[in-house]
Amino acid sequence: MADRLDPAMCRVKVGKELFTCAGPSVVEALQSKGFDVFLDLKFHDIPNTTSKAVAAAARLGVWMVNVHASGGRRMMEACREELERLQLDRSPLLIAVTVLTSMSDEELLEIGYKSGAAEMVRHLAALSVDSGMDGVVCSAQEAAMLKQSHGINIKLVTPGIRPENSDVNDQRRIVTPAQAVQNGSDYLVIGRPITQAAEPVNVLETIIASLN
Ligand SMILES: O=C(O)c1cc(=O)[nH]c(=O)n1[C@@H]1O[C@H](COP(=O)(O)O)[C@@H](O)[C@H]1O
Repeated sequence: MADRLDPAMCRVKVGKELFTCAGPSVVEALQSKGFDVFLDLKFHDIPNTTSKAVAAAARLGVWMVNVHASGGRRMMEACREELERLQLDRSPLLIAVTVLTSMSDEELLEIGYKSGAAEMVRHLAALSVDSGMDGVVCSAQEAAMLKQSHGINIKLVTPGIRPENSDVNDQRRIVTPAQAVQNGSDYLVIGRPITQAAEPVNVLETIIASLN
């Protein structure tokens, strides 16, 4: 896939599946091809463990790294402090996942949340910004609301992107690429609609054209 894509067209994301198979060397290989890498390992642990994992990611030179906002304020603050201690020329964007885009309101109630996705995302995004995060992962359905409250203080990373008529798969809170940008998304995360396509580069080009 990396051989077919051009770093001028997109950044790339390395998630749990690829990282567990291939480890840090795949990150280094992608970077040596000129790609900015989003290391999507969604760290969620006690403050010490999470912040040390974020520091390890930063030392790999990744462009973006994420943790779960539900790890709490102390965990997120520890991650920010650990990054500052490293004093890197280029620190990764530190992003907190609010509510997974695969979760519906009904599923959130089932696991004991007292409100639906929009309210939980609003709450966790405010906590994330206050705890030193550069931005959050959310659905583009919540993007306009968050841009209105936080403006330039929040970067919005939005998975659950589905072009018109494409498979929803396991996602629940989906938005089309053009609508996501219109809602204020800064970075669209698009997996299967591109990776599972017969002609991934064509699909990516069509998506980019739809944004212009
Ligand atoms: O942090 C993420 O990247 C993430 C958060 C989230 O709430 N939802 C979500 O789908 N993701 C990731 O974004 C990607 C979406 O992939 P597709 O559903 O194939 O487009 C997957 O790699 C997920 O792990």
